[in-house]
Amino acid sequence: MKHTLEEMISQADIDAKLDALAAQINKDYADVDNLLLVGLLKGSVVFMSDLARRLDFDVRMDFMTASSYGGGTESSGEVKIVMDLANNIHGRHVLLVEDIIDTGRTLSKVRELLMTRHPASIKIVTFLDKPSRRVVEVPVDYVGMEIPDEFVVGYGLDYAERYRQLPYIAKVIPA
Ligand SMILES: O=P(O)(O)OC[C@H]1O[C@H](OP(=O)(O)OP(=O)(O)O)[C@H](O)[C@@H]1O
Ligand code: HPA
Ligand SMILES: [Mg+2]
Repeated sequence: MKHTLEEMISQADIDAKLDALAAQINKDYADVDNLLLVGLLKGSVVFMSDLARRLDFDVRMDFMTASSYGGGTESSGEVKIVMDLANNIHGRHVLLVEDIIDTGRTLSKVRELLMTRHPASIKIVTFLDKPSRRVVEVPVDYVGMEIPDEFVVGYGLDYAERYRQLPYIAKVIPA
């Protein structure tokens, strides 16, 4: 699809949101040992690395791949676990890290799966949330920003694997 990009969230706004999110997480996990950050590949990598560097305690990291979007802007509705965690999460405090929650299908599926492994706790942080698109409810603990129903790219988010490297968030405008 021919398209153009229009900046929606600047780098400065992203930084301010990161600071606020990290401050809250630092406070909430001050007494927790051994927090495990679980990032969903590939979209969460940029956000997770920025967030982790703002945390003032030691964390571990692991990653999972769950895919439903393929190359387009519409979720297929079927969420596949393409790559599982390397670590056993039994008894661990888990913070699931996402770039965006749209229909909620991805996180709902991943959360359900991880719950069967009996973590000590499981919470969710997402940088972006599109609440108007929700199909499946998911309990979200930390949200950077709510956005309207626009397909966005940058800061880890892709359109057909492009634009993940942009340091700002832009909306995709069909030409
Ligand atoms: O709430 P949902 O409707 O499930 O959509 C959100 C998910 O979709 C995107 O992942 P995608 O499957 O495109 O993989 P990617 O992270 O590699 O881009 C995004 O990174 C979230 O994981
Ligand atoms: O707006 C979006 N942009 C990129 N990937 C996505 N996955 C769900 N929603 C989006
Ligand atoms: Mg994607």
